[in-house]
Amino acid sequence: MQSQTGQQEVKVKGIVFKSGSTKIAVPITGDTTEKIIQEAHAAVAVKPDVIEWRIDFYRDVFNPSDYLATVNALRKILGKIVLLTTFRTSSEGGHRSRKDDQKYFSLISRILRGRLTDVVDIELNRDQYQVAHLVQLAHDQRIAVIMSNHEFEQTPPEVEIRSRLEKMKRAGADIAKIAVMPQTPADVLTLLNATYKAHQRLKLPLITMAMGDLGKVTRISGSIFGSVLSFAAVGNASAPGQLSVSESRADLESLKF
Ligand SMILES: O=C1C[C@@](O)(C(=O)O)C[C@@H](O)[C@@H]1O
Repeated sequence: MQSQTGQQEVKVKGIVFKSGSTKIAVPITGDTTEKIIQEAHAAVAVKPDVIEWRIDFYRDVFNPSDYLATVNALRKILGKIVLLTTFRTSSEGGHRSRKDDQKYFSLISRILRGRLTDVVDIELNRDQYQVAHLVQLAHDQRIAVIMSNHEFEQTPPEVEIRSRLEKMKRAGADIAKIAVMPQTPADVLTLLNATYKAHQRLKLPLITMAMGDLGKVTRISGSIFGSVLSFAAVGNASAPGQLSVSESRADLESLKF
């Protein structure tokens, strides 16, 4: 990572995350090492900027030696592609419940101490003391932090979305991310308005999206409203509304100005 918290751009392994050039991330959601490796090969073939390893799907995530073997194999396949490591809890649309919280914190600490990732996802709505500890640890290790929040049922009001993004900045995020579920086209506009205003005021790279089919436009309009990364699928989507990598790339390019 080549920037301090609170900067307008973040550079990781030569990839610059900044508004105006939305990058593409492909999630990997395999539950076994074999499937993870297969998905990694398929993902690398489409040349994304980032590969997100969704470790909440990985069966042996809490076994240190299995984890190490898998992450080492993965990193060899990824080469220069940025590795984002994400453990998504079930309350935010992931596969592990909060009863694993303590294990989660020691797992992420171990990943950070071992420098086993380039970027880490940390959920905003976790124990604030632990979150602060993980952010500090990540920064000591020069690992960039994406702080995240997900609303799988609804779209909060614009002021609420902006206030959560601000809270992430205060908590030390290098990049602030929010995903919401729109029920109406007006919800999509709410997300885009919040993104644009936060982008103007916060001076921090943002990742935002409205999920589902209704929200697809938000995954390709990042260069207009200020979202720096779009998640796109190769095979299994990790969230509703994700486009394929080729669709995302073509659409992002055609909307660039
Ligand atoms: O936070 C996000 C965004 C996401 O939920 C999406 O809507 O594309 C997909 C997740 O894998 C990722 O961690």
